[in-house]
Amino acid sequence: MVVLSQLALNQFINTCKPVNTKLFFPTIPTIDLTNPDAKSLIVKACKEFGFFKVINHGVPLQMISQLEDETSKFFSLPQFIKEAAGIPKPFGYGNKNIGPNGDVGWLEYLLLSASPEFVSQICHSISPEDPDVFRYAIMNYIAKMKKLAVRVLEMMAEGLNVKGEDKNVLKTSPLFLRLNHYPPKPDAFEALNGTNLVGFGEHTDPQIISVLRSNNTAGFQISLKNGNWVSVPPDDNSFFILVGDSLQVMTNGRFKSVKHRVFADNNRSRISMIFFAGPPLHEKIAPLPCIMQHGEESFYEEFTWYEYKKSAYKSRLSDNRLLRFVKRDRTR
Ligand SMILES: C=C1C[C@]23C[C@@]1(O)CC[C@H]2[C@@]12CC[C@H](O)[C@@](C)(C(=O)O1)[C@H]2[C@@H]3C(=O)O
Ligand SMILES: O=C(O)CCC(=O)C(=O)O
Ligand SMILES: [Fe+2]
Repeated sequence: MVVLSQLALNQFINTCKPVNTKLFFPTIPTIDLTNPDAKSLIVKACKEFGFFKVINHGVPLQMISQLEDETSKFFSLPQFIKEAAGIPKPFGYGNKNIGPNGDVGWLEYLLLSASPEFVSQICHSISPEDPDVFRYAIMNYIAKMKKLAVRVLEMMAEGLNVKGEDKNVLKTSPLFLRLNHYPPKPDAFEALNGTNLVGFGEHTDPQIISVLRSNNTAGFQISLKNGNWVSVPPDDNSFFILVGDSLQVMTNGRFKSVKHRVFADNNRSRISMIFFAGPPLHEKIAPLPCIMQHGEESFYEEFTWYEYKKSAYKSRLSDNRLLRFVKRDRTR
């Protein structure tokens, strides 16, 4: 990562708020995917937190650590090689700048579209002589994440009594993978007792669901319904599922998209790998008809993912991106 000027450090200091990082999240819903009650437990967790952890997920740990190793190798390459991936518009290598509207964080990242052509092209740009190791690790991981996302969505659908084709939401979906590296807090921050360094500022994910996995470094937090922030203990053998804004709309607000953020750790680097599954570009994002009760009205204006994304890319990270689509006189 590039060394920061005093000016850039001050910019980060301004974004930092002291918070009680000792607050752990003791009751994190943990869903064993092989448990016969998993479907209803998932629905409960999505209503309460928009967030849960999955175990017995069937993704080989060796495949996960292979991508983590390749990701660490990528982030330890010289800056000019990482930059060969191109600036994130939206896909590519980014360093501290998040999105197009001035958000910053103490991280660097590689944001990838899941298409094999795109991954191949970016791996060739980074490593023209030997693109295949990273490419295989990425493509294998994406294939597993897609399966896991579909499985979890099907369980959600069954838990909500959704029948038939409504379940098949990812068939033509845009899929992304984001690899994040949060270096430890720099020494300059040690002097500022109790000050957190924002790695990734608070936000909700716009997509249907996100599947997050990180190494064993703390820093990830979610916001509860009452607005309190709680730290989520890391677990490198499990995945965390996050409800995105689109799923909130598809369930007419029954599920809540979860606000989350990341703080840099004092001593250790955090590597996270997060897979996003969004709705098809030109599909209407609206409550699934079969979950609506008799006479129930949508809380949202109808819009397509294309329209939502267009407006999302004009927003700041912490903005409530659904607000402009909420019907006037509705509050969910
Ligand atoms: C500030 C921004 C970054 C973001 C696009 C946006 O304009 C608003 C949403 C942001 C977010 C959050 C979740 C994902 O990390 C992400 C890839 C996404 O789909 O929406 C990022 C976007 C980004 O980093 O480009
Ligand atoms: O790195 C993490 O743990 C979370 C990252 C995240 O929220 C994102 O990439 O949207
Ligand atoms: Fe996120």
